[in-house]
Order: sequence, then C-alpha cells, then structure tokens
Amino acid sequence: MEKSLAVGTQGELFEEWLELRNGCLCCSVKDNGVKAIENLMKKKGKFDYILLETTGLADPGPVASIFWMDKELGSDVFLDGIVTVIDAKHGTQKLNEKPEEGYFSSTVRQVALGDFIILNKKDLVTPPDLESVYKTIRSINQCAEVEVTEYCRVSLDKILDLKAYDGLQSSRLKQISEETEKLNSFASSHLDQSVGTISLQLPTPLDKKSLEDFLQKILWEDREDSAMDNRHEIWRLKGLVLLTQEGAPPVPTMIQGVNDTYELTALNPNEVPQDAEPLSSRIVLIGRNLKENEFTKILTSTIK
Ligand SMILES: Nc1nc2c(ncn2[C@@H]2O[C@H](COP(=O)(O)OP(=O)(O)OP(=O)(O)O)[C@@H](O)[C@H]2O)c(=O)[nH]1
Repeated sequence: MEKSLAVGTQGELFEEWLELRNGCLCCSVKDNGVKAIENLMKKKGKFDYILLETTGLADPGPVASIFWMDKELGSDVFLDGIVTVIDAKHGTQKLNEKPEEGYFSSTVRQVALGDFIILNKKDLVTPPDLESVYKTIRSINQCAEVEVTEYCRVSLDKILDLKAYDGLQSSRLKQISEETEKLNSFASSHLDQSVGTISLQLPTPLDKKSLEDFLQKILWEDREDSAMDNRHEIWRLKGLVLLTQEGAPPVPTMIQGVNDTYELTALNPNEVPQDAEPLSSRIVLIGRNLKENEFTKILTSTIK
C-alpha cells in the first residue's frame, strides 16, 4: 500500500508517495511509518512541520503511539499533538452511536484523543444543536481546547506546535481537574456516558516505584480481570507529579500516556511555573468506564 504526502518547497506543492510495506499507516508497525518519513526527510531535507491527515475512520491511538514512542529511538520525528475535526451537523449522531461489542466508533476515539478539536460547519446547525454537540465533545474530552469554526478557519498558531506530549503546565492541569470535577457533577449530555474524563489527586510527594505500580495496575493489570463490558480502558493520560528522590528535593515529573503506553519525564524545576500554591500531584484520564472510586481504591492499596 502506498500513501501520498503533499510536500512543499518554496511555496510549490507536490505529491510524494511513501511505500508502506506492511499495510496502511495506522495498522503497520511503528518503524514503517516513521522510517518512510525519515527517508523522505533524507531526500528532501528536514521539514518545518509534518501534518499527517488520516482517513475519517482512523483510530488516532495507534498512529500516535508510532510517532510518540519513536522519540526514544533518537528520531527527528516526534508527535506534537492530535487535531480532530468534528462536523457540527453529523457529529452528534456519530458520537452517540452505540458501541458494537464494546468497541466505540472512531469518532468517539478521535474526540477522546484530540488535543485540539475543531468543531466545524457551525453555519449548518442551529445554536441549540451546536451547543449540544459541543457539550457532547466536552463530556468526552475535557482536556482539549475546542474551537467552533466555519470552513475550518482557525489560526495556524493554535494547531501547530501544540507540544501536547512534552509540555504540561501545572496551572493548566489544575484548571482541567477543576473543570472535570465541575462537569462530572452534572449529568453529561452524550447518551453513552461510559466515555469521559476524570481527574485524580495523588499524594504529594510520592516515590517513583509507587507511582509506577499504580500506573501499571490501572493501565495493564486490573482491567484484564474485569468483564469486557464493564472494564475500564484508559485511552489518554496526562499528569504532573512531585517525585521524591534520595538526598535531593522532590522532582516535578510529567506523565503522558496513550492507550497502554506511558512515559515519565523529569522536568527542570525552573521550567515549572510557580503557582500560588505548592505543586500538587494529579493526573487526568480519558477513556471508558472510568470510575473515580475504583481508582481511589487501587491508589490506596498501591501507594502506602
Ligand atoms: N456550509 C459549510 N460547508 C462546509 C464547511 N466546511 C466545509 N464545507 C463543505 O463541505 C463539503 C465537504 O467537505 P468536508 O466535510 O470538509 O469533507 P472532507 O474533509 O473533504 O472529507 P474527508 O476528508 O473525506 O472527511 C465541501 O463542499 C466543503 O466546502 C463549513 O464550515 N460550512
């Protein structure tokens, strides 16, 4: 299978074909997609930015993992963020489709994993319908910024250089947590309420081993025990925690996760904005069947 890329030099655009030997990009193993782009960069020189447009039916999770994980391999390609476009006219119907055998429509996953969501075609719907689809998006994903547009007119500054996987401000995380709590105290508007966002406060500071035990339990172990329909699935995870270290002050550490992969990155304390209050450790989770009390129980049993 091949995939075309639009490549531009000095204002001129032309198509470049990438050969993907192992099927399409979203089903192929990591190396094919990344290597194809790296080869292209060797031929054409480094790009300022790569915008990868998936088909409307793609699940962004595996594609995100391909480019996100490759950072470890010293690649020049890294994942900046996921931008999702939702059609205001048909979005509500797509977002409310019942999951089949536990699998959600890719539209729900695209909203859940979006770091910036463009709610487009506002001119084709009434204000109440626009409000309804907006609320549905928010009830799934409370972390992403949502911009309502016509013809997807949006400032490029908003969708480029998102740094959604390598920068997280404690003030933004706190704001997300507060919004999450507020929103979760009202009934969410989408019909299937099993997909949503929750936030958890973790003890501060905490040690790395306890944190990793907790993350591995919620991402890998505990969900395998429960029945398919009820088990939780974490699709996206973000967090900022204060980790203890021997003989030195605790280190602010960022947690990022997609599906069952996560990464901890120690931040330079000087880069962490000094909030009015001391940094508290919290994580935000997006996925299905996320129950705060279930996670709190796991937290209590894991973090002593
Ligand atoms: N009225 C109105 N029409 C729009 C808007 N945005 C796009 N369109 C039109 O809708 C039609 C279909 O475009 P899209 O919905 O963007 O579809 P697409 O992105 O080409 O399709 P896929 O990439 O295959 O999903 C085109 O004729 C666009 O001009 C909008 O905000 N308002």
